[in-house]
Amino acid sequence: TCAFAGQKKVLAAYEEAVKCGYSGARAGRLHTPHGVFDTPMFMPVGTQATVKAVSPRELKEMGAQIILSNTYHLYLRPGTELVAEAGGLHRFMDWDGGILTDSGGFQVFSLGPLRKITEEGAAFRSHIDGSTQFLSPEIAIKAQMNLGADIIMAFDECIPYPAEYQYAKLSTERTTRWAERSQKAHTRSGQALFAIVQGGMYQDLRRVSANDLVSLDFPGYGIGGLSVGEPKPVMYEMLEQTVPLLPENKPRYLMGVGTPDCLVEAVRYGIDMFDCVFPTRVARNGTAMTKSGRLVVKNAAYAKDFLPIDENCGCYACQNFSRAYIRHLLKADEIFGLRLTTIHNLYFLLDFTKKMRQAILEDRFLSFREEFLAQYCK
Ligand SMILES: CNc1nc2c(CCNCc3ccccc3)c3nc(N)[nH]c(=O)c3cc2[nH]1
Ligand SMILES: [Zn+2]
Repeated sequence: TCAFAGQKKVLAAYEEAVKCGYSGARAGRLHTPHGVFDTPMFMPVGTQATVKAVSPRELKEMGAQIILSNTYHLYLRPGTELVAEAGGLHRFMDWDGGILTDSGGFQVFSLGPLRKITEEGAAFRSHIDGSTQFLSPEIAIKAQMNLGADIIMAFDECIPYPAEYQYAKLSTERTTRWAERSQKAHTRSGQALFAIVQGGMYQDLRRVSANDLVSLDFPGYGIGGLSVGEPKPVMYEMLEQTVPLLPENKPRYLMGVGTPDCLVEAVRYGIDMFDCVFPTRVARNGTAMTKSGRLVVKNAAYAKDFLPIDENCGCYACQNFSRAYIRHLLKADEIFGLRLTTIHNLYFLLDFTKKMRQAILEDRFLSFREEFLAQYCK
């Protein structure tokens, strides 16, 4: 059905095609041992068992539901057995909401100078002390069971972009075998193991990867190998090929995405969960996210701007402080400046996904998307 049926203004033919594309957007609820959470959802990233510059209390206050942590980093330091002895990641970092850990697949390939990948797993040099390390599906799953996250990810290879068809094919087939090994190694009940769809930027490999992983029957699916430098239209095309093959009644997690425009497009294709280092990373160099795009609050233009970053924003920074004050702190290298921009950016994305959920529930998502993209891409 055309979700724009009953739309008052008559849209031009080409817009008609775009606007009446079937929307796969959905609002769901994700059940975990640490609570039931609303989707679509943005998950703040806390690489080393902390979301940089903000406390668990502030995360709770801004509406964070599930946060991410990283097996690769915690495996190298402080070690996942130590975290297990501390009572697990929730206890260690005092977070009683949901936690999802990535398997380390992506970090091995993107952080440490990669040594080599074999059927067994990936050998690499630690980015901390240069020591030779090794991760396999069995090691990555054991590490994640030690950490005790509510949702853990299968060990995979994130295929670099661009990649030859033959390499993408062999790597995707190996990731599927690694997913099966991850499943066999996963013996902790109450903890959900998600598989990760690969396939590079090749439609047929994406479909094979999705179908193979669906037949292995996982409780949820990550969509990997995207947001790795490919043009956005290519990412959307891979989503269009992949998402419809995944079970409607299971969550879909688009890994490493992203900016609000990507989020609203991905939700339209039926994605439920997102993670991205962007809001916390750009905050640290003084960039704030707004519905009209980025605002570099560190710029001289804001030296005497006594308005908040966004006067319609309900976050702690916008409710209490001006652009001039935050700019002053950033220029003076005051830690509080980083904290305020980080709080704003996380709040912005958390609130944005809440607004998308509301729009879906009120059956007005496509017009929400249209209005947002008109304003944001300006
Ligand atoms: C930015 N673009 C992007 N990110 C990707 C990731 C990592 C997602 N973020 C996880 C994280 C967790 C804690 C701290 C920091 C990051 C992927 N992870 C896996 N396992 N496989 C992927 O294909 C894959 C593809 C990605 N593309
Ligand atoms: Zn704000």
